[in-house]
Amino acid sequence: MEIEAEDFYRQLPKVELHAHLNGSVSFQTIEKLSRRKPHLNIERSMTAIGKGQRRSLDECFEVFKVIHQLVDAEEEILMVATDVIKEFAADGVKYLELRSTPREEKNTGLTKRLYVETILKAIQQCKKEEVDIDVRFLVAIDRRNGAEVAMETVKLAEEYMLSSDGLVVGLDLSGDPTVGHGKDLLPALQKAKNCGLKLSLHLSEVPSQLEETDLLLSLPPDRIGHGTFLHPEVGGSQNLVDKVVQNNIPLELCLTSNVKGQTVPCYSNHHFKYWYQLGHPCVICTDDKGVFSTDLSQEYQLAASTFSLSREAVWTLSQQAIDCIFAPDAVKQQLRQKWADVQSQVSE
Ligand SMILES: CC(C)=CCNc1ncnc2c1ncn2[C@@H]1O[C@H](COP(=O)(O)O)[C@@H](O)[C@H]1O
Repeated sequence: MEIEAEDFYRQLPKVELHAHLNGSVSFQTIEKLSRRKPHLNIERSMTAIGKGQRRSLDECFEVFKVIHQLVDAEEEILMVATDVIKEFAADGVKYLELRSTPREEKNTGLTKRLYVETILKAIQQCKKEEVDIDVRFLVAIDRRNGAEVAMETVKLAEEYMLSSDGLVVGLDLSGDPTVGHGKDLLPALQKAKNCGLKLSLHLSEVPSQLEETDLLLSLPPDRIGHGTFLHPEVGGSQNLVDKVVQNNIPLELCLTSNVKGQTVPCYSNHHFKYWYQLGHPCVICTDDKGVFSTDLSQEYQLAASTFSLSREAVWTLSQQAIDCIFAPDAVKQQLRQKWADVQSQVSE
């Protein structure tokens, strides 16, 4: 007998490669944080976008400002990172690459180093508690902060890549895509690549970034976040598509995020369809599971129902995501074994 859809997607072993820590905070954790800071008068609509709701990109970025007010001390970062890791594990995620922008908060004594170390501590604590998930960390550059901060962030990421026993694996470029230009960040990104950090770059998340995308693709990055406006049908170009395909750069695709943030008009128009039909590596991700009120099981289910994917195709999709992780090949082998074990249990 075929298992119920919800159980199938929950039990499906999954890889999450695009999760911003402060966008992934669940409602339950927001409630805990709000109780610590009642003066902020946090209401649900200030930190999450509910079912059927949509917001402009600007409004979405305002949400992060509210969450950052709630999460601005060491204890809070530890709580948020631990909760987020356990929630992903409960959702059947077996390998997670979390990303977050190191922040300094004078009022609470938070430094960028302490910020990174606290996230690494949360990862180690979960490991000690034998939470069934392998977690790695990408240090994020917020493009709003410009070239100098980007270079400092790369140095910090390099330092922790060398000292974190393999937990820090790469760098993320994110932040409001309408602010700043990637050309200013190119030296920092080039340096990151030269020192062995893997690069996941938000590219073409909004239209009008053709020139920037073309420039940053020359690095080339190891993965692309969103890539919503790369292909010619939506104002991109065949030249950009060719570069992505020739370099075999996987795309991290976040359906709910793009629809709720209104960069994609509806699920059936999502660019997953274009890239999946090309046979190009696509990884289904959540982006900000707290802000967009979703989880990875729901995202897989949504992709399957929108694009009529069979369960076998869904299984293949989740398995192929293993090829796109930034951790070393030995980890990929362990994950492939894990997938095989689950598959044999399911078919027994
Ligand atoms: C607004 C919207 C539609 C969001 C989805 N797309 C995104 N695009 C670019 N950067 C993002 C996105 N979601 C989260 N981020 C980045 O992640 C940060 C929050 O997580 P963190 O503080 O780095 O731990 C945000 O401030 C922003 O810099």
